[in-house]
Amino acid sequence: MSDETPTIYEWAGERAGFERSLDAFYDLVEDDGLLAPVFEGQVSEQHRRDVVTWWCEVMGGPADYTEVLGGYEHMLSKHRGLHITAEQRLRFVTLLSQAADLAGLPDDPEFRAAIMGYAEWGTRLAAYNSSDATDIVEHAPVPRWGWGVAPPYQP
Ligand code: HEM
Repeated sequence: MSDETPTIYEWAGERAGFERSLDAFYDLVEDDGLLAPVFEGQVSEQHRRDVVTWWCEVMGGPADYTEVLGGYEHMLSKHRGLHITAEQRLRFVTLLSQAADLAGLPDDPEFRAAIMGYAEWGTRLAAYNSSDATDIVEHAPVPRWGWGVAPPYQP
C-alpha cells in the first residue's frame, strides 16, 4: 500500500462522517425492540459522541478516546455484564450496515468491507466481554483497524 493511501477515517469523511452514521444507527437502535432495552430505551447525546470518538480513533483518526475518555478499559467496563445475546449482536451489526446507507457514507465495496469487518470483529468481542467468561482481556490498547487486503481502488 502506498503512503498516499488515505486512512479509513479520512475516507469516511472524518468525524462528521462517523457522526452522521452513528446518529442514524442509534436512532434505529432506539426503535428496535431487541436492542432498545439494552440501552434502557434511549441513547444519550454523550454516549453517541463518545462512541463516535472511539470509532474515529480505531479508523485512524485522533487518539482522543485513549487520551481523554479512558481507553479500552473504560469501553470494557461499559459492556461488562450486559449478557449480549447472539441475536442482539447480529441485529447490532445489521443496523450498523443500514445506518451507513442512511447516512450516505461512501459505498465502495472496499470501505464497506473495512468498516463492517470491524463491526463483525468488535461485536463478537463485545458480546464475549459482556458474558460471565473468566478469561476476558482486562487491558489492551484501543485497536487500530486497516484496509486489510482491499485498500481503496484508485486507478
Ligand atoms: C463494534 C462493536 C462495538 C463498539 C465499537 C462499541 C463501543 C462502545 C463504547 C466505546 C462504549 C463506551 C462509551 C463511553 O465512553 O461511555 C460502549 C458502551 C456501550 N455499548 Fe458498545 N460497542 C460495540 C458493541 C456493542 C453491542 C453489540 C452492544 C449491545 C447489543 C453494545 C452495548 C453498549 C451499551 C449498552 C453501552 C453503555 C451505554 C451507556 O453507558 O449509556 N455495544 N460501546
